[in-house]
Amino acid sequence: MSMLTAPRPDLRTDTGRPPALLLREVTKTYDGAHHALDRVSLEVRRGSFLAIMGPSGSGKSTLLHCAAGLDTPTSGEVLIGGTAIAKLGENQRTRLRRSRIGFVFQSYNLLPSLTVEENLTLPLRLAGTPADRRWLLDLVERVGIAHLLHRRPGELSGGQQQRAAIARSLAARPEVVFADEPTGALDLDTAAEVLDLLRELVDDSGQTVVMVTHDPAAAARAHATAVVADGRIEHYLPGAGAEDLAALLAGLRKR
Ligand SMILES: Nc1ncnc2c1ncn2[C@@H]1O[C@H](COP(=O)(O)OP(=O)(O)OP(=O)(O)O)[C@@H](O)[C@H]1O
Repeated sequence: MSMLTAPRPDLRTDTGRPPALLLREVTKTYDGAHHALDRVSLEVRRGSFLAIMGPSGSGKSTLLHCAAGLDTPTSGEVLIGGTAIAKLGENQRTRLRRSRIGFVFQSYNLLPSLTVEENLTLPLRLAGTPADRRWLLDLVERVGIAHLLHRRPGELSGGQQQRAAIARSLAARPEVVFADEPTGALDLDTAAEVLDLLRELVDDSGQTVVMVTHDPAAAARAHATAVVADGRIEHYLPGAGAEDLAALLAGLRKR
């Protein structure tokens, strides 16, 4: 595949339902001048796995934060499952973040005083959403933490903690999971297992995952990679391999 593929949003849609995530011409300007994001448009269909890569300072975190409603674009529009975030009041936005968006962070962000099970169901309790027991049981089996539910995070390995965090992000069956360097703190083998898990959840359970990563091998596990440079999506690469991504990134860093 050519490394020079033009920036191109994923325009496949499924059965007329709105995409899991849609960005239209999203711009984020700091101090009225510097464009951290410059008219970024992106469509992520349901049941797909998108990686976001780019040199340091290119705008990846800003993109993720705007897409997840954690930050407000200066202009443009973000829709989660067809809902325009900007049109929501603060309370509705908080509700959307709790029930329709999942988050996975490099540092797991599990509460140390709660058991794994309590961590898992906390977002549901905060959102006032009744737990779907069957989904939760299936989820903990799939994620491989069913035997760890009564432990506290400090009693788990890094990989187990990230599995628990992934299960937590999916407890409310969100429209989209945003993962920020989910394997950044894990050794290579454990990272590969966690990426396999994310890919399985996408392929087998129809989840949608958007993952920021510096690691070309991690991005290669996604269906497509959006490469950000200077606040714009410069390349949209479906099915790119780790070596091609590494070469492309090295070229961008030298510019
Ligand atoms: N709160 C802020 N105020 C001013 N400028 C900011 C702010 N946050 C980010 N920026 C700037 O916006 C640009 C994009 O930053 P961003 O954090 O999105 O990059 P990144 O690709 O995630 O970088 P990294 O890989 O190093 O985390 C950078 O030039 C950064 O300095």
